[in-house]
Amino acid sequence: MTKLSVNINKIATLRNSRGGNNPDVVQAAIDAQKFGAEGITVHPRPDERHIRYDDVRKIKKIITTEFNIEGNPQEEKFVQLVLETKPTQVTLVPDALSQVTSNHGWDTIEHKQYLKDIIAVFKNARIRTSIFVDPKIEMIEAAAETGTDRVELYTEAYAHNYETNKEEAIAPYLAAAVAAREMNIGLNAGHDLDLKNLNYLIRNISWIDEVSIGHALICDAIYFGFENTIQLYKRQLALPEGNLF
Ligand SMILES: CC(=O)[C@@H](O)[C@H](O)COP(=O)(O)O
Ligand SMILES: NCC(=O)COP(=O)(O)O
Repeated sequence: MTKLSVNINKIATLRNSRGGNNPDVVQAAIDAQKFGAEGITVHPRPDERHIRYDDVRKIKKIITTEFNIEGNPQEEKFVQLVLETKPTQVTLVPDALSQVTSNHGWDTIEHKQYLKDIIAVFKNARIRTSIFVDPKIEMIEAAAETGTDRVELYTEAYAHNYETNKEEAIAPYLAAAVAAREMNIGLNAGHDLDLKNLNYLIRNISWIDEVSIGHALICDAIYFGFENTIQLYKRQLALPEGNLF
Protein backbone atom coordinates (compact mmCIF):
# COMPACT_ATOMS: atom_id res chain seq x y z
CA MET A 1 0.00 0.00 0.00
CA THR A 2 1.09 3.57 -0.71
CA LYS A 3 2.86 5.19 2.23
CA LEU A 4 1.95 8.63 3.53
CA SER A 5 4.93 10.88 4.23
CA VAL A 6 3.83 14.06 5.99
CA ASN A 7 5.69 17.19 4.88
CA ILE A 8 6.09 19.45 7.92
CA ASN A 9 7.55 22.53 6.17
CA LYS A 10 4.40 24.53 6.85
CA ILE A 11 4.63 23.86 10.59
CA ALA A 12 8.06 25.48 10.49
CA THR A 13 6.65 28.41 8.47
CA LEU A 14 4.18 29.06 11.29
CA ARG A 15 6.88 28.80 13.93
CA ASN A 16 9.18 31.16 12.05
CA SER A 17 6.47 33.80 11.69
CA ARG A 18 6.83 34.69 15.40
CA GLY A 19 10.30 33.47 16.35
CA GLY A 20 10.42 31.15 19.37
CA ASN A 21 9.54 27.48 19.12
CA ASN A 22 5.77 27.33 18.82
CA PRO A 23 4.73 25.10 17.14
CA ASP A 24 7.63 22.76 17.81
CA VAL A 25 8.50 21.03 14.52
CA VAL A 26 10.38 18.19 16.18
CA GLN A 27 7.33 17.44 18.35
CA ALA A 28 5.17 17.67 15.22
CA ALA A 29 7.33 15.01 13.57
CA ILE A 30 7.06 12.78 16.66
CA ASP A 31 3.29 13.27 16.75
CA ALA A 32 2.76 12.77 13.01
CA GLN A 33 4.45 9.38 13.32
CA LYS A 34 2.38 8.54 16.40
CA PHE A 35 -0.78 9.52 14.49
CA GLY A 36 0.00 7.15 11.61
CA ALA A 37 2.36 8.91 9.19
CA GLU A 38 4.65 6.36 7.58
CA GLY A 39 7.27 8.97 6.86
CA ILE A 40 8.31 12.56 7.45
CA THR A 41 9.29 14.85 4.58
CA VAL A 42 11.20 18.12 4.86
CA HIS A 43 12.38 20.44 2.13
CA PRO A 44 15.04 22.73 3.58
CA ARG A 45 15.55 25.69 1.27
CA PRO A 46 18.79 27.67 1.17
CA ASP A 47 17.16 30.69 2.84
CA GLU A 48 15.77 28.41 5.62
CA ARG A 49 12.43 30.20 5.41
CA HIS A 50 10.65 27.19 6.83
CA ILE A 51 12.55 24.03 7.81
CA ARG A 52 16.03 24.96 8.97
CA TYR A 53 19.11 22.84 8.52
CA ASP A 54 19.29 22.41 12.26
CA ASP A 55 15.68 21.16 12.39
CA VAL A 56 16.68 18.41 9.97
CA ARG A 57 19.47 17.29 12.31
CA LYS A 58 17.07 17.24 15.28
CA ILE A 59 14.35 15.40 13.38
CA LYS A 60 16.82 12.73 12.32
CA LYS A 61 17.30 11.86 16.00
CA ILE A 62 13.60 11.10 16.59
CA ILE A 63 12.68 9.45 13.30
CA THR A 64 11.15 6.00 13.68
CA THR A 65 9.62 5.86 10.17
CA GLU A 66 11.02 6.91 6.76
CA PHE A 67 12.83 10.23 6.57
CA ASN A 68 12.67 11.98 3.19
CA ILE A 69 14.77 15.10 2.59
CA GLU A 70 14.01 17.13 -0.54
CA GLY A 71 16.17 19.76 -2.14
CA ASN A 72 18.50 20.87 -4.87
CA PRO A 73 21.85 19.04 -4.80
CA GLN A 74 23.43 21.86 -6.83
CA GLU A 75 23.56 23.54 -3.41
CA GLU A 76 26.67 22.00 -1.79
CA LYS A 77 25.34 22.76 1.70
CA PHE A 78 22.34 20.55 0.92
CA VAL A 79 24.50 17.62 -0.19
CA GLN A 80 26.54 17.86 3.00
CA LEU A 81 23.39 17.96 5.15
CA VAL A 82 22.01 14.83 3.47
CA LEU A 83 25.29 12.94 3.81
CA GLU A 84 25.53 13.96 7.47
CA THR A 85 21.95 13.06 8.42
CA LYS A 86 21.64 9.97 6.20
CA PRO A 87 17.85 9.96 5.64
CA THR A 88 15.99 7.00 4.20
CA GLN A 89 15.56 8.91 0.96
CA VAL A 90 16.79 12.07 -0.74
CA THR A 91 14.49 13.62 -3.35
CA LEU A 92 16.33 15.78 -5.85
CA VAL A 93 14.32 18.86 -6.84
CA PRO A 94 15.64 21.44 -9.36
CA ASP A 95 14.41 24.53 -7.54
CA ALA A 96 15.85 27.97 -8.18
CA LEU A 97 16.75 30.06 -5.12
CA SER A 98 13.90 32.52 -5.59
CA GLN A 99 11.10 30.00 -6.10
CA VAL A 100 8.08 30.30 -3.82
CA THR A 101 7.55 26.56 -4.13
CA SER A 102 8.62 23.77 -6.49
CA ASN A 103 7.20 24.38 -9.96
CA HIS A 104 8.88 21.88 -12.31
CA GLY A 105 10.70 18.58 -12.48
CA TRP A 106 14.21 17.87 -13.72
CA ASP A 107 15.05 17.80 -17.37
CA THR A 108 16.61 14.37 -16.95
CA ILE A 109 17.83 14.31 -20.55
CA GLU A 110 19.81 17.54 -20.33
CA HIS A 111 21.10 16.83 -16.79
CA LYS A 112 21.51 13.08 -17.12
CA GLN A 113 25.27 12.96 -16.45
CA TYR A 114 25.02 15.39 -13.52
CA LEU A 115 22.20 13.35 -11.97
CA LYS A 116 24.07 10.10 -12.53
CA ASP A 117 27.11 11.47 -10.67
CA ILE A 118 25.23 12.91 -7.70
CA ILE A 119 23.01 9.84 -7.39
CA ALA A 120 26.15 7.69 -7.14
CA VAL A 121 27.32 9.89 -4.24
CA PHE A 122 24.07 9.34 -2.32
CA LYS A 123 23.83 5.65 -3.17
CA ASN A 124 27.40 5.11 -1.95
CA ALA A 125 26.15 6.49 1.36
CA ARG A 126 23.26 3.96 1.21
CA ILE A 127 20.61 6.65 0.82
CA ARG A 128 17.66 5.86 -1.46
CA THR A 129 17.32 8.40 -4.28
CA SER A 130 14.31 9.88 -6.01
CA ILE A 131 14.22 12.40 -8.86
CA PHE A 132 11.37 14.94 -9.04
CA VAL A 133 9.99 14.82 -12.60
CA ASP A 134 7.14 16.06 -14.73
CA PRO A 135 4.88 13.26 -16.02
CA LYS A 136 6.63 12.74 -19.36
CA ILE A 137 7.72 9.31 -20.56
CA GLU A 138 11.02 10.61 -21.98
CA MET A 139 11.89 12.12 -18.58
CA ILE A 140 11.20 8.79 -16.86
CA GLU A 141 13.31 6.92 -19.43
CA ALA A 142 16.28 9.25 -18.94
CA ALA A 143 15.81 9.15 -15.14
CA ALA A 144 16.06 5.36 -15.25
CA GLU A 145 19.46 5.70 -16.93
CA THR A 146 20.83 7.73 -14.00
CA GLY A 147 20.58 4.72 -11.67
CA THR A 148 17.98 6.38 -9.41
CA ASP A 149 15.89 4.14 -7.20
CA ARG A 150 12.71 6.13 -7.71
CA VAL A 151 11.12 9.12 -9.40
CA GLU A 152 8.60 11.46 -7.81
CA LEU A 153 5.86 12.64 -10.16
CA TYR A 154 5.21 16.37 -9.75
CA THR A 155 1.43 16.38 -9.29
CA GLU A 156 0.59 20.10 -9.43
CA ALA A 157 -0.92 19.79 -12.93
CA TYR A 158 -2.92 16.72 -11.89
CA ALA A 159 -4.29 18.54 -8.84
CA HIS A 160 -5.16 21.62 -10.87
CA ASN A 161 -6.81 19.79 -13.78
CA TYR A 162 -8.60 17.28 -11.53
CA GLU A 163 -11.14 20.00 -10.76
CA THR A 164 -12.28 20.25 -14.38
CA ASN A 165 -11.57 16.86 -15.97
CA LYS A 166 -10.10 14.11 -13.85
CA GLU A 167 -9.78 11.57 -16.70
CA GLU A 168 -7.67 14.02 -18.69
CA ALA A 169 -5.77 15.05 -15.58
CA ILE A 170 -4.67 11.53 -14.75
CA ALA A 171 -3.75 10.41 -18.31
CA PRO A 172 -0.12 11.67 -18.51
CA TYR A 173 0.52 10.47 -14.94
CA LEU A 174 -0.75 7.00 -15.72
CA ALA A 175 1.44 6.79 -18.84
CA ALA A 176 4.50 8.00 -16.88
CA ALA A 177 3.75 5.59 -14.03
CA VAL A 178 3.45 2.65 -16.41
CA ALA A 179 6.81 3.62 -17.93
CA ALA A 180 8.42 3.75 -14.46
CA ARG A 181 7.01 0.34 -13.62
CA GLU A 182 8.30 -1.13 -16.89
CA MET A 183 11.75 0.27 -16.12
CA ASN A 184 11.68 -1.16 -12.60
CA ILE A 185 12.01 2.14 -10.83
CA GLY A 186 10.01 2.98 -7.75
CA LEU A 187 7.34 5.65 -7.85
CA ASN A 188 6.53 8.55 -5.53
CA ALA A 189 4.14 11.45 -6.09
CA GLY A 190 3.61 14.83 -4.55
CA HIS A 191 2.63 18.47 -4.72
CA ASP A 192 -0.84 19.88 -4.12
CA LEU A 193 -2.34 16.49 -3.31
CA ASP A 194 -5.34 16.83 -1.02
CA LEU A 195 -8.35 15.01 0.40
CA LYS A 196 -10.32 15.51 -2.83
CA ASN A 197 -7.81 14.37 -5.45
CA LEU A 198 -5.76 11.73 -3.61
CA ASN A 199 -7.99 8.68 -3.83
CA TYR A 200 -8.51 8.97 -7.61
CA LEU A 201 -4.75 9.13 -8.12
CA ILE A 202 -4.20 6.02 -6.03
CA ARG A 203 -7.08 4.09 -7.56
CA ASN A 204 -5.62 4.69 -11.00
CA ILE A 205 -1.95 4.22 -10.08
CA SER A 206 -2.01 1.71 -7.26
CA TRP A 207 1.74 1.04 -7.44
CA ILE A 208 2.75 4.47 -6.12
CA ASP A 209 5.15 3.69 -3.27
CA GLU A 210 4.82 6.95 -1.38
CA VAL A 211 3.01 10.28 -1.47
CA SER A 212 4.44 13.28 0.36
CA ILE A 213 1.80 15.79 1.38
CA GLY A 214 2.26 19.05 3.24
CA HIS A 215 0.39 22.20 2.36
CA ALA A 216 -3.17 20.86 2.13
CA LEU A 217 -2.71 18.42 5.00
CA ILE A 218 -1.51 21.11 7.40
CA CYS A 219 -4.37 23.41 6.26
CA ASP A 220 -6.88 20.60 6.89
CA ALA A 221 -5.37 20.02 10.33
CA ILE A 222 -6.54 23.51 11.35
CA TYR A 223 -10.12 22.34 10.96
CA PHE A 224 -9.95 18.61 11.68
CA GLY A 225 -6.98 18.30 14.05
CA PHE A 226 -3.59 16.80 13.23
CA GLU A 227 -4.31 13.20 14.26
CA ASN A 228 -7.71 13.06 12.60
CA THR A 229 -6.35 14.65 9.41
CA ILE A 230 -3.53 12.13 9.07
CA GLN A 231 -6.09 9.35 9.46
CA LEU A 232 -8.37 10.98 6.85
CA TYR A 233 -5.49 11.03 4.35
CA LYS A 234 -4.62 7.42 5.12
CA ARG A 235 -8.21 6.48 4.46
CA GLN A 236 -7.98 8.08 1.01
CA LEU A 237 -4.92 5.93 0.34
CA ALA A 238 -6.74 2.71 1.17
CA LEU A 239 -7.87 1.17 -2.08
CA PRO A 240 -11.48 0.07 -2.39
CA GLU A 241 -12.15 -3.59 -3.17
CA GLY A 242 -10.77 -4.41 -6.61
CA ASN A 243 -8.23 -2.30 -8.28
CA LEU A 244 -8.82 -0.44 -11.52
CA PHE A 245 -5.64 -1.79 -13.14
C1 LIG B 1 9.05 18.96 -4.11
C2 LIG B 1 7.72 19.44 -3.71
O1 LIG B 1 6.79 19.47 -4.46
C3 LIG B 1 7.52 19.92 -2.33
O2 LIG B 1 8.60 19.79 -1.53
C4 LIG B 1 7.14 21.30 -2.31
O3 LIG B 1 8.06 22.00 -3.07
C5 LIG B 1 7.05 21.83 -0.91
O4 LIG B 1 7.97 22.83 -0.71
P1 LIG B 1 7.48 24.16 0.01
O5 LIG B 1 6.93 23.74 1.32
O6 LIG B 1 8.73 24.98 0.12
O7 LIG B 1 6.44 24.79 -0.86
N1 LIG C 1 7.04 16.32 -2.46
C1 LIG C 1 5.85 17.04 -2.27
C2 LIG C 1 5.71 17.47 -0.87
O1 LIG C 1 6.52 17.14 -0.03
C3 LIG C 1 4.57 18.27 -0.41
O2 LIG C 1 4.05 19.13 -1.36
P1 LIG C 1 2.75 19.97 -0.93
O3 LIG C 1 1.71 18.98 -0.43
O4 LIG C 1 3.16 20.89 0.17
O5 LIG C 1 2.30 20.67 -2.18
